[in-house]
Amino acid sequence: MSDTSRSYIQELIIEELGVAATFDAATEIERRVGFLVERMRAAGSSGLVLGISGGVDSSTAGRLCQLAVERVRGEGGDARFLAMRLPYGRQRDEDDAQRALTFIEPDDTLAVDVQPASDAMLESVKASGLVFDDPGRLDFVLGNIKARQRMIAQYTAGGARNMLVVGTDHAAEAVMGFFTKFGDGACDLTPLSGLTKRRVRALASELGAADDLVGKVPTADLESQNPGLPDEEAFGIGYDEIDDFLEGKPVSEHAHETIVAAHRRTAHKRTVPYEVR
Ligand SMILES: Nc1ncnc2c1ncn2[C@@H]1O[C@H](COP(=O)(O)OP(=O)(O)OC[C@H]2O[C@@H]([n+]3cccc(C(=O)O)c3)[C@H](O)[C@@H]2O)[C@@H](O)[C@H]1O
Ligand SMILES: Nc1ncnc2c1ncn2[C@@H]1O[C@H](COP(=O)(O)OP(=O)(O)OP(=O)(O)O)[C@@H](O)[C@H]1O
Ligand SMILES: [Mg+2]
Repeated sequence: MSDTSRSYIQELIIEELGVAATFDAATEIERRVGFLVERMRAAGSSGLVLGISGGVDSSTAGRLCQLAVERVRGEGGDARFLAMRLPYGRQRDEDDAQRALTFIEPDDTLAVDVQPASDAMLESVKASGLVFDDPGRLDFVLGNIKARQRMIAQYTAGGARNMLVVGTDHAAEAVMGFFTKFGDGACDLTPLSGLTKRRVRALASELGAADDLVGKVPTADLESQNPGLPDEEAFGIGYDEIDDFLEGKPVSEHAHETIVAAHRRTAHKRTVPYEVR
């Protein structure tokens, strides 16, 4: 592929995902808190709900949510933020999740273990006669069940309290399609959309998160057989290269091909569901 075609594809993706040419962390915090306030008002909702894993994405989005509900209350309204711990059994890095909660200072916290429901669904499907020949495949599918059970838990709490469900999708995950369709990809509002991973970290830092939280190694942590598998190992390239690509900078041919292939392969997740025309 020629250099011109490569940059053209890069520009199309940057535009599709809404990555801005310039970035200022304080301005983005203000804009995104304002967005959450506006969406709560428009929906007539009583607040926001979000799962907090201990990773930098949910720490950042969680703090934005807390600031947004405090702004609504400061202006005479009534809104609360519900942070949900949603471990699958005992979480390996529970300490980080607790530190994230200390940073966010949410109004309310609930902890729901998603393991019983996740395991029960897998067992029921297996009992129907579905056979998994490959244990690796079974573990991967169970990982996506965990993400979907987290979605159900958040919508259950949101439904009970008239709250909107917040998602943590941003441009670096969106371009790679690195989320579970109708799992963590299912939500009402995405206050981090359009951000690269380093810009999410810049927001976290500007919001006052500790360095270890800001710099925490990203992991979906869904596979029991590969606990804490870094996203970058799953991608085969680094977030720095993905971020450079999304910020319009030159990247290696390997990185370019990997990103464009992932973007194409996962197009169905960013436009769901496909409709007959
Ligand atoms: N071309 C197409 N047109 C329409 N639909 C298509 C399709 N190809 C697959 N599909 C459907 O999509 C399904 C596959 O999508 P999906 O179920 O999402 O599954 P899949 O993309 O295979 O797996 C999810 C990936 O996202 C990662 N993840 C998940 C959650 C959180 C995070 C994180 O960063 O924290 C990362 C996870 O580690 C895994 O690598 C297929 O089973 C099929 O139903
Ligand atoms: N154990 C968990 N408890 C609560 N929520 C979770 C858990 N695991 C995942 N989630 C939810 O799913 C979202 C997607 O996970 P993802 O790993 O992309 O984000 P993160 O863990 O916040 O940050 P990072 O991508 O840097 O690991 C999280 O932001 C969070 O809202
Ligand atoms: Mg994570």
